[in-house]
Amino acid sequence: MPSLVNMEVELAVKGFLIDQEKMAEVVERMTKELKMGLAKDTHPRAVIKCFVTYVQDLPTGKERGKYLALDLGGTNFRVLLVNLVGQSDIQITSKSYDFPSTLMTGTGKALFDFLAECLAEFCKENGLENDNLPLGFTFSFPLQQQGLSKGILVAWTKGFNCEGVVGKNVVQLLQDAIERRGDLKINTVAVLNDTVGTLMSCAFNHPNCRIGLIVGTGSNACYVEKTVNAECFEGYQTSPKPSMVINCEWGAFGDNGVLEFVRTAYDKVVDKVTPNPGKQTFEKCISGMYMGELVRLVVVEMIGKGVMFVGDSSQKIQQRWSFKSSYISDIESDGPGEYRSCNKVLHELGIIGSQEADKEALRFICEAVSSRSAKMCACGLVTIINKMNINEVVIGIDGSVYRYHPKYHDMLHFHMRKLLKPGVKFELVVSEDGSGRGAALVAATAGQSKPKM
Ligand SMILES: Nc1ncnc2c1ncn2[C@@H]1O[C@H](COP(=O)(O)OP(=O)(O)OP(=O)(O)O)[C@@H](O)[C@H]1O
Repeated sequence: MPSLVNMEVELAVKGFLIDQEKMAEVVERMTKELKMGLAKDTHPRAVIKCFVTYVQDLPTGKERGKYLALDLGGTNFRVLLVNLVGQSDIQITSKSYDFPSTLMTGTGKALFDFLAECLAEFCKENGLENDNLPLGFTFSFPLQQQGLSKGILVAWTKGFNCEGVVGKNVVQLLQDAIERRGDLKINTVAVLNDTVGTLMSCAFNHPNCRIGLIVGTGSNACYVEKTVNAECFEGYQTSPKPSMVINCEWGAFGDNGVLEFVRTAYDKVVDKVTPNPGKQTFEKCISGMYMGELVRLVVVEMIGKGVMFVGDSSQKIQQRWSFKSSYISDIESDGPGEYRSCNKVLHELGIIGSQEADKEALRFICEAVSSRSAKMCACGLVTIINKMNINEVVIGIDGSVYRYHPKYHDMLHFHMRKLLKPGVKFELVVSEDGSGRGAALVAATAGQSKPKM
């Protein structure tokens, strides 16, 4: 442990330092919950829902054509036109729209009218109003799907809470909003989670890809299961297709209390100030929406105890959510004994005149939170790989935490290696634009009937 770090700080972050034994216990508990989600009789009371996605075909690399995609599910909202020209030639035109935060907690009607308005604007700008292109809707919230283009919202997550949407088919709500406008011809052929888009996008170039993972605003994973095990799919015993992509919705793992042995007091404080207290327990230990706030809570406690930033009167860090998760990546990207990025972060927070010991302590806290996140993710992936009982797999990954944290990939790899049976080969691959080209690929494979996996 770094000598410059105060004992109080070491004590405060102790709860984030999960050992191998605890990780193995997380895998064991998660395996049980995952199986409960898959099985028909236990599904209704399972916390990891393992939703059937109705995606049964992975891409072959031969899909072609033009598709529209909508991407809603985190910090950005995007409309995309995806032209699958060739396996190494995918042309994407996209536009991100400023998403007023008031829409996140307003009415469902206002939300879907906004999506339709952006879609209409995009189609007009690109001359697509009358093309009736197939659209893949990446909607990254827990959906109980009843078909490829029918998904009932189970609950809002990641700070969203729009009235009148839970329990409804979101494709219908989108289609209604499009019809209210009357100026567009759109054919929504698929609704999917971003994990599925990530899997599809990666599988287009990596035929061995069987898992899609997101570590962004939220965290979730999907994987390719044998259709006969997807008991909640009405055709699980009769389907001619051998595989079914399962959207785990693993963020809810722990909502029944089974993760209390690894949660810290800080996790409980963060949970209380979210719009969904008691929900998404696993996600709140992992994802970008919460990591920064966890670091901030430890720092504020240390300031209160007079162990960090003594004499500094900056108030910004006292404000909820003021410590961005991207700061963690910045701070951990400095080399040993170097504080260039850390100084920038401190400057942004208005903290001046800090000591080297403060910066070391801050880095130590960031490392504790980010390594806990990577460890929990490793536990989740190992649970899935064990369940699949395969010896070789590619995992397609997206999300800013995975992409931009300087050590996340290495930490994830390291802990997976330690937890997996010897001999199991795996590769962690950044998946490009799952929500866009992945959505187009789901839309494309939806139009085909031959089994492809
Ligand atoms: N450099 C970074 N390092 C770590 N976290 C980051 C970084 N940049 C952004 N984040 C965090 O990542 C989250 C955004 O993730 P991402 O860009 O993958 O978008 P998203 O599509 O909204 O996520 P999701 O797919 O979970 O809905 C935010 O919570 C943000 O705090």
